[in-house]
Amino acid sequence: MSSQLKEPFRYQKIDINQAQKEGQSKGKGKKAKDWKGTLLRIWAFLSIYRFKLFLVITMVILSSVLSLLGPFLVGMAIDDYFIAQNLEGLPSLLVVLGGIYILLSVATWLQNYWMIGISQQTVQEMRTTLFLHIQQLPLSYFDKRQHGELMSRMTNDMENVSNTLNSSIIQLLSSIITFIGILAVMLWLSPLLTVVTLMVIPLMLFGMKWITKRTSVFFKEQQRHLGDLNGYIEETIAGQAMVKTFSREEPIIAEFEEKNQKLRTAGFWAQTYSGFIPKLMNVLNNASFAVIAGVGGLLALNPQAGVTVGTIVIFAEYSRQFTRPLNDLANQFNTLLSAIAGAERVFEVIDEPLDTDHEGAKPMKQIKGDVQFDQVSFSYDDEPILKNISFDVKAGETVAFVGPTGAGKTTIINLLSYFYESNEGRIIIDGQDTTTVQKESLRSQMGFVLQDSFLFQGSIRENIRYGRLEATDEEVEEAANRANAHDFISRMSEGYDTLLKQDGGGISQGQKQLLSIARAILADPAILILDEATSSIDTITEMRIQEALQRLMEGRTSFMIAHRLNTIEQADRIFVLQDGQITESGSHHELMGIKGFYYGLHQKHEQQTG
Ligand SMILES: Nc1ncnc2c1ncn2[C@@H]1O[C@H](COP(=O)(O)OP(=O)(O)OP(=O)(O)O)[C@@H](O)[C@H]1O
Repeated sequence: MSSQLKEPFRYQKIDINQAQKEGQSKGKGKKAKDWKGTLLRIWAFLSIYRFKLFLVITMVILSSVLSLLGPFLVGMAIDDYFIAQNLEGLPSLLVVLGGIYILLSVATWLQNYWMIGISQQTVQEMRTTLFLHIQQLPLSYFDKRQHGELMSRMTNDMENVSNTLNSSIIQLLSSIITFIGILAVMLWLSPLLTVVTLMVIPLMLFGMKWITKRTSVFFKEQQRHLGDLNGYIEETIAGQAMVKTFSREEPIIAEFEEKNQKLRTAGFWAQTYSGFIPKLMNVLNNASFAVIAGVGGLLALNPQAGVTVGTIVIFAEYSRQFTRPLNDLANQFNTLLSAIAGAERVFEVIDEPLDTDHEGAKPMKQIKGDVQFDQVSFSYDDEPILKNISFDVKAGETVAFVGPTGAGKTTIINLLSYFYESNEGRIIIDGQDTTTVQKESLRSQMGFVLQDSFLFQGSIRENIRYGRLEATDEEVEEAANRANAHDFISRMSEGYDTLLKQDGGGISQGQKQLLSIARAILADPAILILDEATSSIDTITEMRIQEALQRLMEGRTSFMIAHRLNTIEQADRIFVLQDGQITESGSHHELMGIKGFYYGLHQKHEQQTG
């Protein structure tokens, strides 16, 4: 059976629909087609903290004004005290200057402190929206994606957004304010020298545009290759046993190296191009400095030009401060581009349609367990998988599906569990078309014992209780007892408190099955879905499992995908599925009588077991 079938996360207590709606109103609506759209969507998250942002902006304005005042006072000191050779009043000016720099430090510290708080909360909010969205995505979404790639969006991409929010917003604001402030003071002091200083700007903008056009392409490539590589690493680590069994280490390493190489190349060009920006700024900065000194010096020789030595010092300092905002912006561009690329990938997931219920769907009432498939057809992509499937199962019946691999057995179960929706026909439970009920309310009344039943990191007790969270310790132990799991649990050093590693590491395949049976017994579902394990389990454990399953199935409608004929024989009805169609149905004896596919299967089994 394919691994698409996963147990529903019925322990989820968060009101996902509500949280999701809130998240969407912040993150949705404006498709992240371009960087402006992406920034607007980030703003939708940020805007919750308007008051704190207002405080940050106030501090940024204050610190920008203070940093403008500093050079101005120094220029004044040169003209009024040093050149005029009159040092009276200089000490008080120095005290004022000292005060300005202390205040500047405090304002800068405060703006950073508040901004980091805002950005961390924003990123937390975005991460939650993304996680809740992922929880609500249909299984078909995960079929097409590597888990590691998705993880990379949750971690690396979010980290990029976080880094940028931490520093870039302040830089951006302070750059704009400083730029405007300096321009005003410079124009006031000497319009001519201001024009000279401004001459570098067109060169700067042209250079930056040329570079960033290239950098943004490589940053996007870098993020994409990083996600791809993470996905590959996750897959190969998860499949290590398989890799070793088939000695696939060499091709795996070769493919890894290819992906790693692609990441390196994209990273190299992204960094190389973006590294040009500060260098370009430096050159232009120095050029501007030299021009101001030269032109300013010439103007200072002419007393009518109104340019003093102090003015030249102020201009020289301002020209540095003036190109600094642009320089900072340029430096921030790396992180900004990488954050936009990251945010785009996050919003891409948030834009994926949810596994939502149909309009007007109602909660499913307590299920009795009648199940009817009425001319159901289904295809995953374009290829038809199930063709016109019809059957009627009464509450309490046990049915088994048999058939060659790829015939569509798992797909039937996937449709019944409402993990996928049929393209044609209806699935009716207790007389109710399942498309008219809420998926969660239906799944919560179904129990699953799967080959790859998921056990999470935690104690055995917690893992069994996952079936019904409010169950008492006694009920958990009673369920384990009925599932024939109590004995092996009691033999473990910590008993029910023994901690399991991720996905049941540390216990055997058979023990894993017993635990998932105990969990299903505790959940007490009306409809049961069983996917018998194919892996070989010793005879004693197998007997225990069979016995536990019989107990579990009592009084419930059970659907089995069975691989062992002796399990199938006990079913009330057997459906033979071939190429997406039911070709035979009936009890074991009836099917043996018609001497078709099932009979052949049985004969083959008899021959093998002698
Ligand atoms: N998520 C999917 N996307 C696309 N095709 C799929 C998907 N899952 C299964 N299929 C295809 O649908 C067909 C039926 O698969 P299904 O898993 O239902 O078969 P099965 O009878 O359960 O097989 P097995 O006994 O090997 O588990 C197969 O051809 C399979 O390749």
